[in-house]
Amino acid sequence: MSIDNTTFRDAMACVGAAVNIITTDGPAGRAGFTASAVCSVTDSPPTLLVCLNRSASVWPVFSNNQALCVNTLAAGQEALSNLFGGKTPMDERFAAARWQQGETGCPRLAGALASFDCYISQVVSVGTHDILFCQIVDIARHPTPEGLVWFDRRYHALPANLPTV
Ligand SMILES: NC(=O)C1=CN([C@@H]2O[C@H](COP(=O)(O)OP(=O)(O)OC[C@H]3O[C@@H](n4cnc5c(N)ncnc54)[C@H](O)[C@@H]3O)[C@@H](O)[C@H]2O)C=CC1
Ligand SMILES: Cc1cc2nc3c(=O)[nH]c(=O)nc-3n(C[C@H](O)[C@H](O)[C@H](O)COP(=O)(O)O)c2cc1C
Repeated sequence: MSIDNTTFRDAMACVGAAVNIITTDGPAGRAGFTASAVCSVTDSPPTLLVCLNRSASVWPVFSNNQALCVNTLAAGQEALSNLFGGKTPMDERFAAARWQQGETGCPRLAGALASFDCYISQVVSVGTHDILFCQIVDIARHPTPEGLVWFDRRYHALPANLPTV
C-alpha cells in the first residue's frame, strides 16, 4: 500500500511533539529554525537527533558549522517559534529574543526550558531530510511552569510537575 503525503501528514498531526528552536553559529555564519522532529537517541554518549529538510534556507549553514544548540521552548514562546518557522530574515529572528553562548559557541536561548549544546557527530539522509545525530556537550535548564507542544497543527501549553516549596 502506498501512502500519499496528505495521509501521512494528517496522521503525523496526531503525534504531539515538543517545539524547539535549533541554532548554529560558526564559520558559515549564524542561523536558526523551528523543529518538532527532535528525539532522544542514547544517553551513552548523550545523543539526540534533529531532522532538517535539505531545502530549508538554513541547511548549508548547519552542514558547514557542524555544531548546534537545541532550545526546547516553554509556553509563551509561540511567537518566537513562528518567527523561526517562517520565511523571516535571519537577523529579525534573532532580534526577537535574548541569547547566551554555549560551549560550542552556538546561540543559547535565555529562558528556554532546556538547551542542549551539541556537535553534529553523524548525518544520515533519508528522502527530503537529513537526520543530524548530535552529541551533547553541555546542558542548561530553566524550569518553567508550562512546556509547549505542537499537536493537531497548533500549540498547546503543558503543565510541568514543578517541586512544591
Ligand atoms: N519534520 C518536518 O520537516 C516538519 C515540518 N513542518 C513544517 O511546518 C509546516 C506546517 O506543519 P503543520 O501545521 O503541522 O501541518 P502539516 O499538515 O504540513 O504537517 C503535519 C505533520 O506532518 C509532519 N510533517 C509536515 N511536513 C513534513 C515534512 N516535510 N517531512 C516530514 N514530516 C512532515 C509533521 O509531523 C507535521 O506536524 C509543514 O508544512 C512543514 O513545512 C512542521 C512540522 C515538522
Ligand atoms: C511547529 C513547526 C515545526 C517544524 N519542524 C520542523 C522540523 O522538524 N524539521 C524541519 O526541517 N523543518 C521544520 N519546520 C519548518 C522550519 O522551521 C522552516 O522550514 C525553517 O524555518 C526554514 O525556513 P526557511 O527556509 O524559510 O529559512 C517546522 C516549522 C514549524 C512551525
